[in-house]
Amino acid sequence: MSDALDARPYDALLLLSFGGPEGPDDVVPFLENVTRGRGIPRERLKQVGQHYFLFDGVSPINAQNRALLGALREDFAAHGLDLPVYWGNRNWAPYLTDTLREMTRDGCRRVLVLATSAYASYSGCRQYRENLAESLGTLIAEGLEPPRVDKLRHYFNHPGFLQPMVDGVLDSLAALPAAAREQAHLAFTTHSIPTAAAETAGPRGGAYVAQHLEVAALVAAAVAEATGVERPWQLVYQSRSGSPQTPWLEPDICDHLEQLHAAGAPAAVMVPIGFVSDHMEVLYDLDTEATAKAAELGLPVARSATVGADPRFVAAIRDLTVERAAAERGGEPQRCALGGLGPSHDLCPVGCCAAGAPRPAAAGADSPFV
Ligand SMILES: CC1=C(CCC(=O)O)c2cc3nc(cc4[nH]c(cc5[nH]c(cc1n2)c(C)c5CCC(=O)O)c(CCC(=O)O)c4C)C(CCC(=O)O)=C3C
Ligand SMILES: [Fe+2]
Repeated sequence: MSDALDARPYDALLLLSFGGPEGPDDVVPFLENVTRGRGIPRERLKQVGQHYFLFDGVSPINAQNRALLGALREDFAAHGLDLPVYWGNRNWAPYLTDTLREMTRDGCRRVLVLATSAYASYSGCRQYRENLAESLGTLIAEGLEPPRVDKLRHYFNHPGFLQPMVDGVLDSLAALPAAAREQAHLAFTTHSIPTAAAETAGPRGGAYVAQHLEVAALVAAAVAEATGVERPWQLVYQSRSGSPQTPWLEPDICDHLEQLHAAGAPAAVMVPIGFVSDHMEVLYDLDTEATAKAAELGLPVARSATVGADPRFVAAIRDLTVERAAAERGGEPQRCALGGLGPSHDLCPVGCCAAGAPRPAAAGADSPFV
C-alpha cells in the first residue's frame, strides 16, 4: 500500500464532458443544446440526427464517461487519494450547473476540472471554460457560493494517454490482412475545426494542429519501434460541420482514403487521436461512413481503439491531479510529458483560444471568479 497522496487544496475532481443522447426522444433536444447560437445549417443537423437514430438515439459517450468515472474512483481509492469525483456535461444530463450546485451543497471549495478533450482549441478548452463561467454565474444568482474551479493541463503528450493508443494501433495492424500489414498507412484523425479557430488555438495560436501532429509523430514512432517497420502516416480530419463557405481543416478522412488507394497503399489504420473515448463521431464517421468508403474502394482498413477508461490513462489523471495540487501548494512537482512540446500550462493565459465573440471564461488567467 502506497503512502496517501495529497490532493490539498482540492476537495473534488469534476469530470466535465460533452454529453450525448440516451434514446430517440433525446436526439433533437440534445442537438438543440449543442447548436444553440452556433449557426449550423439545418441540412447538416438533419444528417447528424440520422447518425444518432442509426444507433437507436444512443450516443456511446455517456456510458464511456460512467466507466471513466467508476475507474477514477476505484483508482483514487486504491492509491490513497482521498478526492471525490463528480461528473457534469455541457449538453446533456447530468448537466454541469446541476453538478456544480450539488458540489456547492456538499461543501466543495476548490475543484479541479478534467475535461474530456486532450488538446487546446475553442471547442476543446475555452468553450468548456465558458460553460463553467456560465454555471458559476447561475449559482451565484441563486444566492449560492460556488467553489473556485481550476482546469487540469492538456494531457495529449502524457505517456498514459499515448501508450494505450500505441497498443490500439498494434492491435489494428494485427487485424489487417498479413500481406498488407508491413506497408499499411497510419491515418491519424481528429475533429475538424474552422481554420480560423485553428489559428487562434492555444496561447500563441496553432496549438490544435501542433499538438495533434506531436501525438501522431509520437504514436507513429512508438509503433515503428515496436514493429521494426516505419510506416507512412498523416494527420487528417473528420466530422466537419458549419457552412460550406467557411474553411475547415482538411483533408477529410474519406478523401484521404481515396488518395491512399489511388497511390497504391495496401491498407490503412484509422487512429482517432482527437477523441478520448468512443463518441458518435468514431462510431458513425469512422466505423460507418469511412469504413464503407474503404470497402467501396477495396482498401482494407481497421480503426484503432480510443483510450476510454484504460488503467494507464486513469493513472495519468491521478498523476496530473497530484501534480497540480502540489503546484497549487507552492511546490515544483515533476511534470510528465513526452516529445518536444513539453508540459502544457496549468493556467490558460488571457486570450488563450480566443473566440470571435468573447464570453466570460472560468479557470484561466482572465477568469472573473477568484
Ligand atoms: C474539436 C471538437 C471536439 C473534440 C473536443 C471535445 O471532445 O470536446 C468535439 C467533440 C464532440 N462533438 C460532439 C457532437 C457535436 N459537435 C457538433 C458541432 C461541432 N463540433 C466542433 C468541434 C469539436 N467537437 C465544432 C467546431 C462544431 C461546430 C459547431 C460549434 O462550433 O459548436 C455537433 C453539431 C452537429 C454537427 O455539425 O456535427 C454535434 C452533435 C460530441 C458528442 C458526440 C457523441 O454524442 O458521442 C463530442 C464529444
Ligand atoms: Fe463537436
